Formats: sequence, C-alpha cells, structure tokens
Amino acid sequence: MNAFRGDSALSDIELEEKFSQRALNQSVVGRLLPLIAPIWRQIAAVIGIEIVQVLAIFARPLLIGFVIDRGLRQAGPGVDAPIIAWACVGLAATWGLRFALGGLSQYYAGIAAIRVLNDLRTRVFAHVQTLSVGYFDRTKAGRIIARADRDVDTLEPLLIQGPPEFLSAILRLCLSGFLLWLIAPSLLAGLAAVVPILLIATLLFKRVSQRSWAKVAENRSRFTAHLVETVAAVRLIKQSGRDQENLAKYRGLLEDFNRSLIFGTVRSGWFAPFTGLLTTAGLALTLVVGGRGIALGTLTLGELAQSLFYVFLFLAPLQEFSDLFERFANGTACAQRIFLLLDTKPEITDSPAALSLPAVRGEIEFRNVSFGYRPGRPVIRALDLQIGAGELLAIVGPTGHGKSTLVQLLTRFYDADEGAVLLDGQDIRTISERSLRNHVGVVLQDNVLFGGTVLDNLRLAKPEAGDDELIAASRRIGAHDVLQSLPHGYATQVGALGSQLSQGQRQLICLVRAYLADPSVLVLDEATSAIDVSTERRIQQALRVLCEGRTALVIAHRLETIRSAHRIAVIENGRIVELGPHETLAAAGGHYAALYGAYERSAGLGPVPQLARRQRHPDEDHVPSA
Ligand SMILES: Nc1ncnc2c1ncn2[C@@H]1O[C@H](COP(=O)(O)OP(=O)(O)OP(=O)(O)O)[C@@H](O)[C@H]1O
Repeated sequence: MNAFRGDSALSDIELEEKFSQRALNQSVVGRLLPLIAPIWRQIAAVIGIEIVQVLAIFARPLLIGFVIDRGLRQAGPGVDAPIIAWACVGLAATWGLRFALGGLSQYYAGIAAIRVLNDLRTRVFAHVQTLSVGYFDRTKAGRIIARADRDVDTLEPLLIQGPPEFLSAILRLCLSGFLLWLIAPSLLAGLAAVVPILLIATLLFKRVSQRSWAKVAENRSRFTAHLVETVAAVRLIKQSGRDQENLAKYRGLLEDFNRSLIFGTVRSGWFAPFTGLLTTAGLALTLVVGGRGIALGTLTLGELAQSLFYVFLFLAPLQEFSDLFERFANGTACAQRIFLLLDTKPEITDSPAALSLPAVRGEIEFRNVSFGYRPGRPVIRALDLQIGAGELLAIVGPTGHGKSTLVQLLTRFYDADEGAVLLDGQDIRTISERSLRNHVGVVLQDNVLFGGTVLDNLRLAKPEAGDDELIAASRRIGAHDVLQSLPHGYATQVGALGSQLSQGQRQLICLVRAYLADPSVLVLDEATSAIDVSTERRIQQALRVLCEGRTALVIAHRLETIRSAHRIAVIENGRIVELGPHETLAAAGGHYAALYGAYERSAGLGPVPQLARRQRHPDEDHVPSA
C-alpha cells in the first residue's frame, strides 16, 4: 500500500520535502515487518542468546549478595573462603558466557543483515530499472543512489539489532523490577515514581527526533545528488571554470546537512542526561528506603547491595531506549524514503493484452499527436506524419522545437497526451515494450557504452553471436579499420561509459550494434559534435548500409544525410511546417530553403551548427502534404 496516497500529483522531490516535515506514517512499520520474515530464524537465535545473556547478568547481583550475607558475615572472625571462591568462579563464568555469546550473536545478526539488506537492495535496483525515462528526467541520480545505498544501510540497526536489543531491555526492566519487588516491594514502589515521567519524556522525544532524522536523510541525499551530478558533468565544470562555485554549492549543502545533523543530535542528546538524572534519583531513593530497611532489620546488607544492582538494571534499559528510539526514528525515516521509491509506478507499462509482434514492415504514423513534458506546456502540437516502410526521413528544424521529442514518443519513452503513434497500423501502446524495442532500434547522440571491451559492447545487440559474426558486421558497416586499430583491437577496454574512446569511435560501435540488432525501424539522432573527415566519411558510409532495407528516421545535422533522405520534415514549434524531398523543398523557397542555405553557408560537409530559433509566421501553421 502506498504510504503516501494523495500525494501522487507531487514530484518526487516535493514529496521528500513534504514528508521530511511530518510525523512518521504508521504503515511504514507494518511494511518493515515482512522484510524480516525471511530471517526470523536468525532473529530468534539472536533473541535466544540475548535472553541467556540477561540471565547471566542477573546471576551477578545474586552471587554478590550471597558473598556479603554468607561469605563475609557467617564466617566468624575470618571469611568463608570456599563460598567466596565459588562465587568468584560463578562471576567469571558469567563474564565468559557473555563474551562467547556476544560473538555468536554477532554471527547470526551478520547473516541476517546480509540477507535482508541484499534482498532490499536487489528489490530497489530491480525497481529502478522498471521506472520510466520520465522519472529519471525528474529525479537526480544522487537521490536514487542515496536511497539504494545509505538509506538501506541505515535500516540495519533498526531491523537486525533493534528487535533483540529491545527485547533484552524489556526483559532486564521486568526482571529487575520483579526481583526488587521480591526483596522489598517498597524499593520498587520508590522507583515506580520515576517511570511515568520517563514514559512521557520518551513519547515526546520520539516525535521530535523522527522529524529531525527525516530532515537529516533528506539533506544527505541532496549533497550526494550534487556529488553524482558533479562527477557526471566534470568536463563541463572544468571547461566553464566553475569549480569554485560548484565547491561552494557543495559546501552549502554540507552545511545544511551538518546543521540538521547537529540539530537532530542535540535534540536526541536531551534524552540521555535526563534519564541519567532519573537514575541518580532512583539510586538515592533506593539508598534511603534500603537504609531504613536495614535500620529496622527488614533488609540485609547483601539484599541492599543486590537492590542497587537491580536499580541499575531497571533504569539502564530506560536509558537504552533513547538510543533505540533514535535508531528507530532514523531507520524509519530512511525506510519511508525507500518505500517512496518502491511505490513509484512506472508511467509506461505493458497492458495485460500487450502484443508481441513477430515481424513488422516498418510503417510509422504519428496521428494527431500532442504532447508536453509538463502539463499546459505542449511541445508537440496535433502533429500528423506518415512514414512508409523502407523510407529514410530526415527531421530538421531549429533547436528545442521537438525533434528529439518525436523520437521519445516513437520509442515510447513517453506516451502521447493526445493522438497515437502507430507501427504497421498498430497503436504502439498496445505493443509490448520488449517487442517494440526489438523492432525500433535507436542510436542517440550521447553514444553511451558499457564498461568492457569493444566486443562486449557489440555483443549486447546479439548475445548469441560469435566473435567472427560481430567482426563481420563491423566490416560490413565499414567500422573494422577504425576498431581494429584501437590499442588492443576489439579487445580494447572502452572505459566507463566508453570514455576512453573518441566520439566518432563510440558512434561507429553504436552503429555496428544497431546493424547487429537488425531492427525494422531505425531512429538516429546524428551527433552534432565535430568529427574528423575520414571518420565522418566512415559514419556516413555506415549510415547508408544501416538504413538499407529499413525505415529510418534521422534527426539530421549533416548535409549529406539530409540530401540522401527520401523526404525531409521541417519541425517548428512542435508542428511539421514543411514535408517533401530535398529538391522540392529547396525550390519552394520556404523554411527548408532558409535552413538549408544556413547549413550550406556554415557547415560544408561537417556537422551543422544548431540553428537559431526563428520567429513563427502565422501562415506557418499550414502543414503541406508529402
Ligand atoms: N525531459 C524533458 N523534460 C522537460 N522538458 C523537456 C525535456 N526534454 C525536452 N524538453 C523540452 O521540450 C522542448 C523540445 O525539446 P527537444 O529535445 O524535442 O528539441 P529538439 O528539436 O530535438 O532540439 P535539439 O535540436 O536541440 O536536440 C524543448 O523546449 C525542451 O526544453
């Protein structure tokens, strides 16, 4: 169940900020319990060990009382050495038992922690993979990382050590209370006076500290997000010389984090001195009541000594509750953030009756499509476009007018708000995502490769292919010479995200990969960055081979691609303002002729610089037919 029902209209960040300011939702606790169900055996073992340890602790005051009353008093002028010796052995045994059991308890807790936290991490990871592209556009990577990593870690003290420690504390509290009552009910009655004060303080403390720790977790994820962003954009930051500003921003976020941490710690810190004061008051009360009992002869010295131990054993758990509640508050605040991520539903999902198309011809239609990334801000407006099977369509237009958005809609990274995108006459929302991605291949500008060798990267497109087949595809596309001349040929490591290769080399690998995947429809967003002439020729050659026999939509930035397209669609303000072959449009002297003129003047055969946004003319709403 979503603990945040009613908040679905808010963005992820708004939600986090909102819940960092409010008290914990009870349902989070209910959702945590099933997490420990698979490790109940280990938890039970740790609880069992804790119980034995508690019994060992309680043996000590008994032995000491015994030594005082029997070993010292009844031995005449000397001491009863055997009793004292046995008591010492008994005391040593309780310590030995504690050490041995402490190790065993750590062992079981460790096994339980590995299991439950890894399960949770895997769940979060698997869920992150199912989320739609829109979620990643809205949410900073660092926030996701903070939840999958540190927030999960913070659950360990709550889920694994929390239950046994809590039980041990309760047990010590009850047992010492009971033994005090056995020795003298008046001793327990004196102590009972401090308990209501402690309970009220604990409740108040819990409420305050939960809010503080939620704020700490939120601030922590902010500076992690900034760190991740900096790592991703390190080149840009260096180029623009904004290191100092960026560092200052990080410092600012750290300061916010530290402030919330100090605030949270100070608030938590109230509790320990308060309970310390109560302990002293409890001891004083016991001494007064016990001293009176000795004077009246109703209490022995040994019993008073035992009682003092019991006072500690009674009040120590109450102090431990402060730490336990702090962990509880911190852990549940993090759990809430993890559940928020797990409750995020992917916006794009397969319908239950989603089709799996065995083969497609590759006809594409955008039928009266409207779309905006944000409500009320349309990017694509009532757009109609038909692309025949095997056609090469170049999409051109000023920057920011919706070219890439068309690709996002065709690949179903986003769904159209109105109208439909059809593949072979079939609404793509009725086709399973897997089937759609098999038939529609995409090569985007930011050619990202996975860490590994060149061959590993090629194999992603066709896992069953042998090395020979992969290299043959590379030859066919015209990438072989370039890839073979890398330091270790096809065995060269490409580095994280392909960072050790040039832009052109990365693009060639992506083109070979697209060729190996052999989709019926190919979507290409040509790179805008400059590539040397020979690589540029290779890429153009590769594109020609790649587009043969399939439908291709190319967001074209290069004159050669534009000229070789069957038709060109000019997009402005999310509408197609011109559509037709190069010659026709160039002769018409409209938008395309102007764009093409600018291309020719500025680009030669290289990449075409982004065109400036042109003022729209009222007549431009007219969409010419193909
Ligand atoms: N993920 C996103 N979230 C919100 N707005 C977006 C997103 N992606 C693009 N936009 C906006 O949508 C509009 C169209 O963007 P799009 O990327 O489709 O333009 P484009 O024509 O491909 O530009 P370019 O030639 O520069 O790549 C722009 O105003 C852009 O700011």
